[in-house]
Amino acid sequence: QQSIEQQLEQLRQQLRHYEYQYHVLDKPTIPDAEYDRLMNQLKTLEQQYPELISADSPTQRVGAKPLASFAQVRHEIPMLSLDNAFSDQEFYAFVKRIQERLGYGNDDLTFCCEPKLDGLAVSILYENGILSQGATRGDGSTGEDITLNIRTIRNIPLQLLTDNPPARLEVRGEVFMSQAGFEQLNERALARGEKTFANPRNAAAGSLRQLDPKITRQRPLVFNAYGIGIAEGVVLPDTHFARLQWLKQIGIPINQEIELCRGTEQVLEFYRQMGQKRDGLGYDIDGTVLKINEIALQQQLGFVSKAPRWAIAYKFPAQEQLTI
Ligand SMILES: Cc1ccc2cc(C(N)=O)cc(O)c2n1
Repeated sequence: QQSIEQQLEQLRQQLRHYEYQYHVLDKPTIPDAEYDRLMNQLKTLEQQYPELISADSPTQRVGAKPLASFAQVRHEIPMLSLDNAFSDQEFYAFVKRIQERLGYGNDDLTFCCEPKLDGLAVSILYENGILSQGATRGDGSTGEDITLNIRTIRNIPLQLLTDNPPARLEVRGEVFMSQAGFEQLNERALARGEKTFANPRNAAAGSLRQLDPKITRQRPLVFNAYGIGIAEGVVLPDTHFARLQWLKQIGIPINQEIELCRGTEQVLEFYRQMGQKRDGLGYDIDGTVLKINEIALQQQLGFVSKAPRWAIAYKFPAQEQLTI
C-alpha cells in the first residue's frame, strides 16, 4: 500500500509527463478526459492533506489573490533587443560585417534560424529545477515580477523534467497568443461588454500585466523559449541550436519551425519559406531571427550598444492590418 506522499508524488510525475507530451512534444498520449481525471484525483488528495501541497505541484498554477502592484526585477544579464534588416542587401551587409570581424573571408557561416514571434519577451528563472521567478523584459535591465501570471501559462513547466537540474537556469522567450485564442477572447469580451484587444500581441501584453492571476489563467497564452540567460551548475552545449534542443528535452517548449541553415543562401531560403508559411502558422510573426549558431563566435562578436552583433531580425514588410 503506497503512502499518501508516494501517491501524491506519483500523480504529480504522471501529470508532468502528460503535460510535457501535450505542450512540448505536441504528441498527447492520453485523452483530455483521462488527464482531467488524474488532475481531479490529485486536487482531491491535496485537499484531504493540504500540508502535503508543494508549490511545484501541477495543481498550483493559480495564485491565491490579486497583487496590489508588480515588484521590480533587475536582470543580472541584460535582455537585449535585436538589430533589424529589411532587405537581402541589409542581410548580406550584416553577414559581411561578421565575416570581416571574424576574418572568415567568404566562408560559410552557420545560422540558427527561427520565426520572430510577435509577443512579449519574458525571463523565467528555475532554481534547482523549480520555477522561482518570472519577469517581463521591461527596458532590458529592469522588468516587472509577473511570477504568478507566468505560472498560469500551461506550457511553462513548474518543474524541469530532469533528475539533475541546474542550480540556476534562466530561460528567455516570447509569450504570445494564437490568432484563434485571440478571436475567442475578443468574442467573449464583446459578449461581456468588456474591452477588446486590437491584436494578439496587445492581448498577450494585457494578459501578462493583469494583477489578478485568475484572469491571466483564463487567457490562451503560449510560451516559446529562444535563449538562455543565467546558467549555473550545468555545462551548456556549444551551439545555440543544441541549447534549444536541450531546453526542449528538459521540458521547455521551443518553436517547431527552428532550423539550422548553412551559408547565406540557405538563410534567405528560410526567410522566404517563413514568408510563405506566415499566414498558415496560426500565430503572428513579424519576421525571422537569424543567429550565428556557434556560441564561441557569438562571444567573439559580442554586442554593440544594446544589440548583439551576432544576430539580426530580418522583418517582413508591414502587413496591411484588416480593419475590423
Ligand atoms: C537575443 C534575442 C532577443 C530577442 C529575441 C526575440 C525573438 C522573438 N520575438 O521571437 C526571438 C529571439 O531569438 C530573440 N533573441
